[in-house]
Amino acid sequence: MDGPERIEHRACFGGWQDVYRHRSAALGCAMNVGVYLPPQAAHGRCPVLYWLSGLTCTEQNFITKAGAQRYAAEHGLILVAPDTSPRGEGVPDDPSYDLGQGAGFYLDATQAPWATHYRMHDYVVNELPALVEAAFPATGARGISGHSMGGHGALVAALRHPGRYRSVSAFAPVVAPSQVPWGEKALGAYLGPDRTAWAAWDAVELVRVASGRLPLLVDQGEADEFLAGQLRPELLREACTAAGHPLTLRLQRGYDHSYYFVASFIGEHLAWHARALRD
Ligand SMILES: N[C@@H](CCC(=O)N[C@@H](CSC=O)C(=O)NCC(=O)O)C(=O)O
Repeated sequence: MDGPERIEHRACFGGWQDVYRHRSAALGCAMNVGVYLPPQAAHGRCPVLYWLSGLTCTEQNFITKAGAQRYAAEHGLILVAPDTSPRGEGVPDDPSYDLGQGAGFYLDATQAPWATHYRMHDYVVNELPALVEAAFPATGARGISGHSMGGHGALVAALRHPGRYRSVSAFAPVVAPSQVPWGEKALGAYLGPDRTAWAAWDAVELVRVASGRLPLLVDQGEADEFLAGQLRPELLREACTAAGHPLTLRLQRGYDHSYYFVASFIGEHLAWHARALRD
């Protein structure tokens, strides 16, 4: 990576769970990124799965809670898990947990004071893959996944850039930010009050106009405390049905919004990505 500093390095399932810190040009700040290198990366190139975490998370939540490394080692996948927003002195913030640092919403802000630093979409889809593919033994085959706000980010990245990702999945994603309180607050702040600008950052709206038809895998816990108020997977199902977009939406009885839910199904998601990424 550009000026990378390896700040964590731990043996994990025969590979290495590292954290790098680098200067991001897109975000105008230093960023932490978790990188899992499976054992296969020691002697060859591997596909990369990008993981986007949710509100209040850093790069640490996924790498310490999801248990994904075991499956990445099995399938020979590099896992890349960035922090969820720009951070640091000079980066605007908000006292609430769902705006500002830790809540970048994986979009490119257009409004003051956010527009200078809050460019997480550009970072995730452009800068980070370029850095990863230059610094690590990556094949160039990319998948993307995420949880909640990060599930929204993964769906939007894949739908906006047909061909850039070979696979996409999400856990409890915010599928229609234009229609729920988390999204209305964030999109209103980052993009301004004109809702026509919001459609480009809303998976339900993007499915309606998508030129590619990359299949979507979505898992959603039925006991998720945010299900009815913020997540509303039925809106994605309706949009996919209307557009003829392939969607596997699995409602999982008893599961809440936590990383216990993510950990329970991450193996199946990595198998889904591995199948698409090795072809
Ligand atoms: N009110 C809560 C909200 C924070 C929360 O639940 N964050 C989730 C993601 S929610 C959507 O993006 C999360 O992943 N938390 C981290 C974890 O390790 O579980 C609060 O402020 O606590």
